[in-house]
Amino acid sequence: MEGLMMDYPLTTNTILEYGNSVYHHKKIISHLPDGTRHEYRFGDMYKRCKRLANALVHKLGITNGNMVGTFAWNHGPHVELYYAISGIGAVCQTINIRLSSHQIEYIINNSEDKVIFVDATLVPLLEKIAPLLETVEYYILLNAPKDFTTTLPNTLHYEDLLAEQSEDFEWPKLNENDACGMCYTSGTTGLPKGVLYSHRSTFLHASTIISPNAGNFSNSDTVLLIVPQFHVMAWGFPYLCLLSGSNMVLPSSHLQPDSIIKILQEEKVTKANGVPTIWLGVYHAMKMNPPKDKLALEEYLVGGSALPKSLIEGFEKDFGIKGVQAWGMTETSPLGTVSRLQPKHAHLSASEKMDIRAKQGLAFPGVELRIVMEDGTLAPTDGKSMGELHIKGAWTIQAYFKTNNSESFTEDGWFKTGDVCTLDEDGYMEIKDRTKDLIKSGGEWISSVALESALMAHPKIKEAAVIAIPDAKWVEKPLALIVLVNQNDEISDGELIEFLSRDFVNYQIPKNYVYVHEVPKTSVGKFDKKEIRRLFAEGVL
Ligand SMILES: Nc1ncnc2c1ncn2[C@@H]1O[C@H](COP(=O)(O)OP(=O)(O)OP(=O)(O)O)[C@@H](O)[C@H]1O
Repeated sequence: MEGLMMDYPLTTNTILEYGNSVYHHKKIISHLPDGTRHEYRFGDMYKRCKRLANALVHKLGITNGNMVGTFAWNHGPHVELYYAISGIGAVCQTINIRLSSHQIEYIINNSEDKVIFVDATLVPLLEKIAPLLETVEYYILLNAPKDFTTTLPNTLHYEDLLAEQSEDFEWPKLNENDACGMCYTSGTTGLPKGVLYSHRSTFLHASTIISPNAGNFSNSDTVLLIVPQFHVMAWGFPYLCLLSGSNMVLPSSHLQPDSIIKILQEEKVTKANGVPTIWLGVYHAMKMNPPKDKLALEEYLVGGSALPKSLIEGFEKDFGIKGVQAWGMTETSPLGTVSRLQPKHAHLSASEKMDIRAKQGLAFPGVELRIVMEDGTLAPTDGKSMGELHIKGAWTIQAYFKTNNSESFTEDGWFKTGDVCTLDEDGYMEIKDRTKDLIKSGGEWISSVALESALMAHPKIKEAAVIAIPDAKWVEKPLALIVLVNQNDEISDGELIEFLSRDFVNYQIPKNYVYVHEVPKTSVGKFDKKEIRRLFAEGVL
């Protein structure tokens, strides 16, 4: 029709160009694997992206649609890879460094990576499987000393590659619906499955999350990306920081609570992301050893598993820092919902407000949710009726890469999440469990998520993970794994049963407790229920 808006493709190049033209002075700070700190500006990063684009095309022979893998920590060069690879029309495929060798080999062969950019400290993991990698032509070493030696074939140093290229590069015109990135699911339920992100979905996801109703990012913020860049593109943060003009802080390698607190202090971080286990660790470390000066941290955005209500309360009361819960999946780019209060909630009591914030929250604009009950009908929006969460939206998967998983999609185009949830009349979604983690005892469902949150509200408990175990009479019953804040504390099963009886009826309360030093975690730091079930089945627990 005549007189319509311009056809302006929403690509990652438009994000990069915007970040460079408006926010070229903003900082990217990397805490590198060797412990050193590196700081440069969006404008410097932009120029290096152009050099990298030249190298990809002219030196490494990458063309439109090729897959290029990254096997790296969080740092500036990894951000450059996000932009330059997708900028030339190829696909940036981030590989989860914490998966098993077998899974990593599967992912690289399945995606047909032509080149892999690998951090020097991670090279040994690839050396083991390199002879099995069928498509890889080059390995490019990141953060490697000049005299670095490896058995990987066809290696080049990243900095050498950039040094020999010019900063002149014109981005090709791209189709916004083409792929720009790919991540695999964590494979907790089988082999990892590839999820392709388009330029358009990436742009819309990042630009929507910035808004005050969502992630609330602005050009006054300094953002710490705790979520690894190999996990769902660090939740889209490397994109949203350029769009919002937020300084970006990128920590490499295994993060411990004390090192996170140090970075929060030194870099005056105002916003951060991460899974709940990270924030549980940070909270208890801060309680044990309170920072002398108040942190600049205003909000931390949490997703990946349920944010316990007690943690939101504790952080806010003790340190004035706000926890914001979001929900998402690899298949949803990842963010699908976020929980924030609205002015209409102002009259509610503190505890009622906390109940809302502890829900997984409202769908982002551009995302639709529905709950389908066991009988196939839609659940009423009463905040009580449970069913499987279905999702549709501008950054939600339509099909897996090279895999026919028709059982994950409905005929009318919804993605079936496998999460058991409720929706209330205001649109707030609450997760009760993942389908595979629900406990069915005597014909009644028990929510492991609700039990975990309640247990973690006990002042002596740091972490609690609940699984179903077989029971002769009730078919299944809950078992709780408990990590104490202070390992020398005394706590009895009876005390915990009594504590839970305030919120749960008898049949829902676990009678079996196992006290451990650490709950097994997945490659992205969530409680690994599959592993806990295996340990129980083998009699280790
Ligand atoms: N805020 C949240 N509260 C509770 N659960 C959450 C939250 N955010 C995410 N989740 C859970 O995480 C799941 C998505 O996780 P992700 O995409 O990282 O895959 P995974 O579980 O690690 O691996 P796989 O899909 O291979 O099993 C969601 O389906 C949901 O069960």
